[in-house]
Amino acid sequence: MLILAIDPGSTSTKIGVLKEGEMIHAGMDHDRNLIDTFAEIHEQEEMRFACIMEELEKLGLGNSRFDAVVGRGGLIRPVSGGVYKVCDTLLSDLKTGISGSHASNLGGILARRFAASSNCDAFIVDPVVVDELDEVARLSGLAGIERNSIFHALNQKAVARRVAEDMGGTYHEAHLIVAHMGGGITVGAHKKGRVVDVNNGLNGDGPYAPERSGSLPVDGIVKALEEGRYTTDSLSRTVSREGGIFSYLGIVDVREVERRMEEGDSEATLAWKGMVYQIVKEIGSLAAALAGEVDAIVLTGGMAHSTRITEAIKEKVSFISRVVTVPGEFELEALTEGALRVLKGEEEAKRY
Ligand SMILES: Nc1ncnc2c1ncn2[C@@H]1O[C@H](COP(=O)(O)OP(=O)(O)OP(=O)(O)O)[C@@H](O)[C@H]1O
Ligand SMILES: CCCC(=O)O
Repeated sequence: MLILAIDPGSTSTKIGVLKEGEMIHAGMDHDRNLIDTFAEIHEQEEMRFACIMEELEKLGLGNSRFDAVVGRGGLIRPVSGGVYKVCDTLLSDLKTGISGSHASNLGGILARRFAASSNCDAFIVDPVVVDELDEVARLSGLAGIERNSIFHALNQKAVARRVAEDMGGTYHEAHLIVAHMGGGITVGAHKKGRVVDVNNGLNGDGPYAPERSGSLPVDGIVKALEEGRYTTDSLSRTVSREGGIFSYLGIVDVREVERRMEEGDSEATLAWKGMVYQIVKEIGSLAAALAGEVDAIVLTGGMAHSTRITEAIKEKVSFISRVVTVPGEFELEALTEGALRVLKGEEEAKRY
């Protein structure tokens, strides 16, 4: 079996090729300034396509015929977790950004394009709109405005499965709190295989992150709009791309933040502490939502490589449960594993 997995991030395109049971990783980072030249995410398709072709050629796989191509799924309509075939409707929803703009919208678009040349199926797995929220978690506090589920579903579920199995159980029995800490931060309550509550990491909900604002006081937003400091468009962009650490320090790389802290930079220290404080509060609130029944708290994503961060979080939340760190992400593995389950007939691809 030869499976291509495509994982477009905000500033990177990662690919994985599953070849005779072995996973090959490749990909590249894109300059933030280059990404900023594209007004819409779907306009990056050609640039990302060329990058993937280049990577495949470097691996000697430029002319390969794949058995399946699978991409990280984006902001389509809310769905339950699983593997979905990229049908025409799904493709069109990714292209128009029916639920908004996110780099992962390109995953299914590019998967379909590569699948066409191999004459095989294209899939997405656990897209960012996986919605398994409990009814009560949907209430925002204002009729007509609902909380919604937009999070790192692919990595959160992949890591949660691994941790549950490592603890000798299954994902469908476990109660876990998973904090994915990357460019965005989402913290989910996984209750017996369902993510019953999670912050919408993209649109102003939850802890602030390297480039996202997280929850904001409503009166501050109203005032900023009234004073013309933002338009609705520029506010949406700021909240999702230029909020959080970036808004305080003008950088998004947490390694650089920590380097500045070591030099005694008090602004960097405060911005870092504020982020950790908000992550800890989010974990605590989900522990209460799970009535304290938490088998483990899992810290994952790029920032989980920082022991300074993971230790600071552990110090505050260890009273709730054991803390397991799984640095980085397993999105490419989760994508190929999903496609493989379908190809082997172990799981049926869902219809969108
Ligand atoms: N060793 C490290 N120490 C501290 N921070 C790190 C380390 N390695 C990566 N990071 C930080 O992790 C963040 C990126 O994480 P990740 O790679 O998960 O993000 P992404 O894939 O771009 O976005 P997302 O995970 O939100 O989809 C950056 O802020 C980066 O500085
Ligand atoms: C995956 C949705 C949240 C984010 O990108 O931060």
